[in-house]
Amino acid sequence: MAKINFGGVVEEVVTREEFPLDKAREVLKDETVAIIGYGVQGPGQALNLRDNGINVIIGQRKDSKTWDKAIADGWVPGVTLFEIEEAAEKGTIIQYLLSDAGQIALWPTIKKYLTPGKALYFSHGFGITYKEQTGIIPPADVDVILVAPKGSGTSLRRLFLAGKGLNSSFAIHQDATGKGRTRAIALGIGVGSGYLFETDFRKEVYSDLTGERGTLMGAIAGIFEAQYNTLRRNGHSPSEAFNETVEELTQSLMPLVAENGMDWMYANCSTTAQRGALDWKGRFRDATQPVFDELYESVASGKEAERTIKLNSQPDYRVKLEAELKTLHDSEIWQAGQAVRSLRPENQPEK
Ligand SMILES: NC(=O)c1ccc[n+]([C@@H]2O[C@H](COP(=O)([O-])OP(=O)(O)OC[C@H]3O[C@@H](n4cnc5c(N)ncnc54)[C@H](O)[C@@H]3O)[C@@H](O)[C@H]2O)c1
Ligand SMILES: CC(C)(O)[C@@H](O)C(=O)O
Ligand SMILES: [Mg+2]
Ligand SMILES: [Mg+2]
Repeated sequence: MAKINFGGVVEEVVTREEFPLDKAREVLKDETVAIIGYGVQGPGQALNLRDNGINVIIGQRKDSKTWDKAIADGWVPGVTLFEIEEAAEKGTIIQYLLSDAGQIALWPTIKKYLTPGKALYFSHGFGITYKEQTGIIPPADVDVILVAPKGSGTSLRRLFLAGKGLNSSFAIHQDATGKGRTRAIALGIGVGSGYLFETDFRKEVYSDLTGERGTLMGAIAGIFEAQYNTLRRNGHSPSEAFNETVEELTQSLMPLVAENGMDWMYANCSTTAQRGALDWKGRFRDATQPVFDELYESVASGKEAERTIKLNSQPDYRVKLEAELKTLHDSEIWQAGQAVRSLRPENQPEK
C-alpha cells in the first residue's frame, strides 16, 4: 500500500500504479462475477469490468425495464444475462447490487447460492452493519467484501469512458478463503476506481448515509432553497436567484474547486467576495454543525436505517417517492433551472 499524506495525516491506500489493471485481471481470471441488479451501480460496475476484460454476467428480473436496458447495453440473454437465481448460481463472486430494500427481500434466495469459497460483494455497508434489521448474515465459509465507489454509477461509467475515475473505499468483513482482500482490491481496480482507501462496513455506511443526507444531497438542496427563497422574497427574479444560487456554483465555481481546491477558488475571486465569504463561512458552519451532529447520531443509532427499510419496503413506495420527486421537479427553483440550462450556449440550436 502507498503511504500518502492527506493534510498531515498519513494513510495507506491502494493506487492504480501499485495494483495495475493487469494484476486485477490476473487475480480475477478464473472468476465469474455475477452482478445482481442492474439499476444505477449495476450497469456502471458491470460495463467497466467487462470493458476491463473481466468475466461478467448479469442477474436481473426478466419482466423489468432494466432487463431491456441490459440487453441494450450488449448483455445477451442465456449467455451473459440471466434471471437472478441462475446468475447467483453461476457466479463465483456475487456482486449484490440490488437496492438496499431489495437486498433484504432477496436475501433468502441469494443465501442458497453462497457455497463455500464464493465471495459476496457489496457496494454499501448497510446490509451487514444493520444485520438485526436486514437479516443479512452470510455463511462463515464465504468471503464478504465491499467496494463502494464515491459517487453515482452514472458518473462511474461516464468518467471511465473519459479516461478518468471515481475513488472508492474497500472493506473486508470476512476473508474465509484468504483471497478476499485481493479479490476486493482487484474488483475495486476493475470497476474503474481512482485510488482505493480502506474502511470497514460500519464506517462505510455511517459516512455514506451522513454524506448523502448532508453536503452531497440533503444539505445542499436545503441551502439552495433557503438562499433562493431569500432572494425571491426580496424581489429578485427567478433568473437572478437561480444564477446566483445554483448556476454559478455548478458552472463556474465548483469546477474551479474540483481542479484546485476551495482555497484556490477563494484566492481567485474579488477581494470583496473573499472578505464576505471568510466572514460568513463560520456562521454557516456553526449554524449547521448541530444538524450534522444530529444526523450522524441518527445514522449511528440505526434510526436512519430503520426509516429507510420501513418506508422503502412498502408496496406503494414507488408511487409516493415519485410524487415527492415530482414536487421537487415542479418547484419554482428547479423549473427556473430547467429554463436556465436550456439557455446555455451548448444547448442552443446551431444557426
Ligand atoms: N446509486 C448509486 O450510484 C450508488 C452509489 C454507491 C453505492 N450504491 C449502493 O449500491 C447498491 C445498489 O444501489 P442502486 O442505486 O444501483 O440500486 P437501485 O435502486 O437502482 O436498484 C438496483 C436493482 O435492484 C432491483 N430490485 C430492487 N428491489 C428488488 C426486489 N425486491 N427483487 C428483485 N430486484 C429488485 C431493481 O430492479 C434494480 O435493477 C446499494 O447497496 C447502494 O447503496 C449505490
Ligand atoms: C451516489 C451516492 C449518493 O454517493 C450513493 O451513496 C447513493 O446511495 O446513491
Ligand atoms: Mg448511499
Ligand atoms: Mg455514496
